Amino acid sequence: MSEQHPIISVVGSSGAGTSTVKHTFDQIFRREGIKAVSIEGDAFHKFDRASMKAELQRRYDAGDRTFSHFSFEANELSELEKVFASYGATGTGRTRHYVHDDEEAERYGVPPGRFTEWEDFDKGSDILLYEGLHGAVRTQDIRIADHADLKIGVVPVINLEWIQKVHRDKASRGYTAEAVTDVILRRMHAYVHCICPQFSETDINFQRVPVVDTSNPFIARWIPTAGESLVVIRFKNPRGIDFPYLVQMIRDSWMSRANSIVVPGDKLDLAMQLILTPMILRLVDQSKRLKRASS
Ligand SMILES: Nc1ncnc2c1ncn2[C@@H]1O[C@H](COP(=O)(O)OP(=O)(O)OP(=O)(O)O)[C@@H](O)[C@H]1O
Ligand SMILES: O=C(CO)[C@H](O)[C@H](O)COP(=O)(O)O
Repeated sequence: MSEQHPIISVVGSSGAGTSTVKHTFDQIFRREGIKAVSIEGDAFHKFDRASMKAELQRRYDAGDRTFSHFSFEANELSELEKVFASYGATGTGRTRHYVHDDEEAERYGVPPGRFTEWEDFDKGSDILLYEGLHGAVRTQDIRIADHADLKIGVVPVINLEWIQKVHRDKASRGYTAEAVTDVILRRMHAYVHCICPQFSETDINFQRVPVVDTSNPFIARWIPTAGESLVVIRFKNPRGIDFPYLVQMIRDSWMSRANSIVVPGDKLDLAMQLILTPMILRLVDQSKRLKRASS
C-alpha cells in the first residue's frame, strides 16, 4: 500500500476487457481533474515477439508444454514490483509499450512485436493505473498485490472471454481463428496457475455473463453485446459498500449474495462510475492530505 502515491491495478486475462475498463477510469480521471499515469501490463513481457517464439521452441524441445505469456517467467515481474514500489514511495517509475499491430507501430514508430524505449512517468501525477495480466500477483518471491491500493478484476465467464479474444485478435491483430485457438490452449496451464489466483486478491471483480448461447465460442460470429449480458460485481470486503444505494440507482440490478450485486450489461459503465468514483476520490484526497502534512 502506498497512500501518498496511490496505485490502482486492473487485472484480467488477454481479451477480458481490461483496456475497455481503462477507458472508464480515464473518463473518471478527466471528469474529476485527476492526473494519472498508466502502465499497460504487456510492457512488462520479458521477450519481444521473435525472442518469445524462440524461447517457446526452446522450452517445447526441452519438454515444457506450459510456458506462455501468462507464465510468471515470461514477464519482468520483479521489475514491475519495483516500479509499483517506487511509485508508491516517491511517485516515480517508468514504463514502455509492447507494440501489437500496425496501428500501434504507426503511433510509436516501432515495428509490431517490439518494445518502445523505457520512459519515466510524467512528474506530479496523482495516481498510477496498471492494466494487464499480472497486477495482483502474490507469490513467495513476487508481491505486486501488496503495493496496489485498489485491485479490480475483469473476468468474463470463460466462453465469453475466448469469444472476445478470438474476435479482437482476428479483427485488430491480424491472427487467424486457428492461431488464436492454439494460443488459448497453450496458455491454459498458466491461466489456471498464474491468472486465476489473482482474482482472490482483487477488491472488486466484474464478471460479465452472457445470456445468449455461447456453447461453441470458437465459431461465434459476434461478441455478445452489453444488452445480451449481465455483470456480477463481487466485493471482497462488502463493509462500507452502500448496496441499497447501488440497487436503487442501477435499474434492474439486484443483490445475489451478501457481497455481490448483478447489473444489466448495459449498466456496467454506470455501475463502475458509481462504485469507483468515491473510492478513487478517497485515495486521491488521502494522498493529498499526506503530501501536505509531510511538506
Ligand atoms: N463490456 C463489454 N461489452 C462488449 N464487448 C466488450 C466488453 N468488454 C470488452 N469487449 C470486447 O472484447 C474485446 C477485448 O477487449 P479488450 O481489448 O478491452 O481486452 P483486454 O483485456 O485489454 O485484452 P489485452 O490485454 O489482450 O489487450 C474487444 O473487442 C472489446 O470490444
Ligand atoms: O495480449 C496479449 C497478452 O496480454 C498478447 O497476446 C501478448 O502481448 C503477445 O502479443 P503477440 O502474441 O501478438 O506478440
